[in-house]
Amino acid sequence: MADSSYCIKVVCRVRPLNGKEKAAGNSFVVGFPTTNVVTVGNKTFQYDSVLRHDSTQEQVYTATAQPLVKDVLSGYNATIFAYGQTSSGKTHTMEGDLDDVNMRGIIPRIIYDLFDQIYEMDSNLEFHIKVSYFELYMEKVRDLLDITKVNLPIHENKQKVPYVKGVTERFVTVPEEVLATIEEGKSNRHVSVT
Ligand SMILES: Nc1ncnc2c1ncn2[C@@H]1O[C@H](COP(=O)(O)OP(=O)(O)OP(=O)(O)O)[C@@H](O)[C@H]1O
Repeated sequence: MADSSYCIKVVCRVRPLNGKEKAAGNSFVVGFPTTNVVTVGNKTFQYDSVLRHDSTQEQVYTATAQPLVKDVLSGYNATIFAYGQTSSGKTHTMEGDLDDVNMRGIIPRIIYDLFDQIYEMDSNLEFHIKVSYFELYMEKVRDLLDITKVNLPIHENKQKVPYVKGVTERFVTVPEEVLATIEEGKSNRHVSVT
């Protein structure tokens, strides 16, 4: 991040017990002694920050991705990825419910924020926004917007920024076009797990 001394931030989001876990009689065993520490039993884990099980989608966005939108518009690159075991809440966090404003996850919130900030900028500036959507499956890059493109190569440009050669790039002008592109690509995903 541009305004921070760290390039990488690690945030831990804890999800509440789901119905199955409650039905099985499990109890919630995660503790939050400070804003950046979680405990599980006698084990302690420290992060840059911790989002409790009762955090809203908005709070998650504000604490993680929102500052990056400004950085990106200032010319920096940013990557956000979710890591966790199956059913830990990656899709809920990153995507959420696209049709419910309160339940939207990080990706749709970034999209709307990005466009909002661009609309507020100098109208003499011209922006071109392109979207790609691909998955890594069995070590191969598959283009989710053109399923005939499988095993695409990853290269670096002169600035050492990696890119997927030949991947489909869609020009988009409004947030809804990005969401429609996500919906289109999702139906081509090889596996529902991420
Ligand atoms: N913070 C949360 N609050 C409420 N429900 C949640 C939360 N996180 C996840 N869930 C619910 O738990 C279930 C599993 O979450 P999700 O599908 O996001 O997991 P995942 O990590 O993407 O799993 P997979 O790797 O299997 O795709 C979903 O029904 C989701 O709505």
